[in-house]
Amino acid sequence: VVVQFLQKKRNTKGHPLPPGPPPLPFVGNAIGIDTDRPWLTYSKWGTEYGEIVYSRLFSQDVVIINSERIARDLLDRRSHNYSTRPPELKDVLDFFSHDYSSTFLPYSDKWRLRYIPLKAVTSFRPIQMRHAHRLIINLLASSEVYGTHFYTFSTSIIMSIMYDYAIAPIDDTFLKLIQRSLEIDIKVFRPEVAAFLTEFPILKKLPAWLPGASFVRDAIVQRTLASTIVDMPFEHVKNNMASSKPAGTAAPSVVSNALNRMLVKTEDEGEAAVLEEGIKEASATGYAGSTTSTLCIFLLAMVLYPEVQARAQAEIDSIIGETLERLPDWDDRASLPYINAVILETLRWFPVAPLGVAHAAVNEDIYEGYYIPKGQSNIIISSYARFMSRNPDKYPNPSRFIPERHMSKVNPADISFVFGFGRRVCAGRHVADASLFAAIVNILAVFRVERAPGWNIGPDAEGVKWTGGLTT
Ligand code: HEM
Repeated sequence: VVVQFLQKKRNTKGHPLPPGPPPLPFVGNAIGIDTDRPWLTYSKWGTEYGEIVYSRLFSQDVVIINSERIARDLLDRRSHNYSTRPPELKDVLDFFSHDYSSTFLPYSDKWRLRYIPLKAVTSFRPIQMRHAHRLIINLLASSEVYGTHFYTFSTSIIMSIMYDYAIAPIDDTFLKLIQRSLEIDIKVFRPEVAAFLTEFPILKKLPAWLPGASFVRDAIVQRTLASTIVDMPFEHVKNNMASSKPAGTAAPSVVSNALNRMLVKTEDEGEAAVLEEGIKEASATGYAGSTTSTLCIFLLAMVLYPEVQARAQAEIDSIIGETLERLPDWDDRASLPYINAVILETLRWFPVAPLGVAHAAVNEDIYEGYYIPKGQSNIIISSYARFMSRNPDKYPNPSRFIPERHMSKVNPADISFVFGFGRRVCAGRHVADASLFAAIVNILAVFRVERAPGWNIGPDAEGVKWTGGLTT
């Protein structure tokens, strides 16, 4: 009855909303969501209600896409309508001083200026391999803090590529600032938080000392961090460019290249200032935590599937020899099909951005007879769902880690959906793929990963404690 009431009120042009769980008055479906693992709730709804599901978080519409087929139909084929972000995310961005990040900007000229897709260029490779070797050294020194080393590895690569900025091998202060900022981002930039803060704007005015107002404290911290994170590495590049002798010989980086292109493009000071601001903000968007999380998933798989690890190591040994006279390198990649399959399976097995970043519809739409609301509507892509990463037709026995499924020459299982869809597809996917190869092939060449005594996790990873958020 409530759903029908809502439909009538908003004029759905005679079309029903997609099916979904019955909402409660006022809160909608907010109460039923597992806050630590929201992707499990969404995929359960997918199993119950189908490939496209409608739910409501307070007054906000949430359309959950549970199948790759529908994601491609809407986000790829109708990308003119589905490439923006939900407007209420803007409130959260402003509150958490994160308005520089292109990831959450609406589809606009401002976003276009800031979207720098990092191509699969070979010039990044020596940087990635160097950092992979440093990762190995760090792991040898203190393997118990592998998460910190994965994070140092992923972020140092971005810092090198973007700014030619050298991070200290361990305990780098700047890296710690980014980590703190990322921890807050991951926690707050998701539809459930946005819906809550939009519904109760008064919450943003709570005094920071109040128990339970941790998000106000986070916002204060983030305000302090944001300017350092955006300005400091950018100034580093500009200083290097200014002090390089002869002029124009500063070490290349994505930012210095963009600034050089800008200097050629315009002599107008006003236009140059706008472009420079765009470059600065775009470069600060790249500190995604997803590579770190993916490496944690890889380690989990190696512990749970020793036979996969053994086969992967045998493949590496067959190329470089068992005596470790040399470590694997880029030229070996084409001869390591099983390693490549392990990387693909790691990305598929537990997608680390299981709900991606919410899209939104610019205009209302009708799809397969269903009404899709515009504007305040979150379009969530549930990559963990039954018809995406857990599709038993495409990936038989989907909860198991089986790299072999990616080795079929006839029908290799595509996993590109883990990087999102349409015009908002992940800008760093090629860099991520290469970083994963560099880290994974070196870890497997040097270490044997084993289950610690008393560690009791099943083959489907049941018993793992996940952390919820933008990435898990
Ligand atoms: C395994 C690693 C990674 C995964 C699984 C991943 C996944 C994703 C996903 C699902 C999205 C949302 C796409 C959409 O809205 O449809 C995204 C966006 C994005 N990713 Fe990644 N990502 C990874 C690594 C990276 C890295 C290393 C970088 C930076 C170099 C990066 C930069 C971005 C940016 C800038 C966006 C926002 C695009 C926009 O809307 O403007 N990602 N990523």
